[in-house]
Amino acid sequence: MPRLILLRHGQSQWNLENRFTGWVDVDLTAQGEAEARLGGERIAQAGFRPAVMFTSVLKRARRTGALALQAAGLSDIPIVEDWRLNERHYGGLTGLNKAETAEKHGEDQVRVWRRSYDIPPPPMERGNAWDFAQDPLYAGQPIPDTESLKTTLDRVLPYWDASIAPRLKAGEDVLIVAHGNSLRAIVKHLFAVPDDRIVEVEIPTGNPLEIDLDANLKPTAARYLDEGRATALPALA
Ligand SMILES: O=C(O)[C@H](O)COP(=O)(O)O
Repeated sequence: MPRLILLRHGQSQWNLENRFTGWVDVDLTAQGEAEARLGGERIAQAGFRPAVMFTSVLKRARRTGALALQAAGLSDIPIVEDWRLNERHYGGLTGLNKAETAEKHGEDQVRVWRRSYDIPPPPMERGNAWDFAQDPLYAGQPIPDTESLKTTLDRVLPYWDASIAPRLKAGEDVLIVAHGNSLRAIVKHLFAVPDDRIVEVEIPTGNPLEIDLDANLKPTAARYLDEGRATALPALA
């Protein structure tokens, strides 16, 4: 039966600075690089040899993946990048400090923007310093100006169905290296987590999440490979 490993990128410079990041292409910190390597070592210890690694177009995920594969002795596997695995687009909050935004708008409002399922942050205005509309990375793509977790899932899911699920259904093991919210979207889908319960899922950085699947891609078991840094997982249906 296929095995899937989800790996959230290591600490980024804006994680460290506590800024809303979304699609801004910030790099890993030294700690983030170390987390990535450690994640790779855990993957090797688990005897996991994926047929392919999927990742986003953002360097904090791509570099986490490359560092983890190197540490696991798996640098030879194919890598597929796609923007549909990007972090959720943080709209007009992009670049702002999370604590300062909570002081300005209140903790409750910021919690809604960060963790409600279907309420997106205010849209990014065209011409904003972090506007990606003209970025050649996304040329010709229907990119959003803000996203909730729900609309993140709406763009992750067609990619999952078209590109990732067929590999798993063919019996291949797959590694996905992506972001807190694009991975929460995949977890929500796989475990059929109700809309109001996905808030409870917080995937730690650099801690590989192994999910064993049946032939219909329904999870039969799940565990974090670094048990000391594990967080709660949704129940198996
Ligand atoms: O984009 C970001 O700021 C982070 O990667 C995820 O942020 P969150 O914890 O607010 O969802």
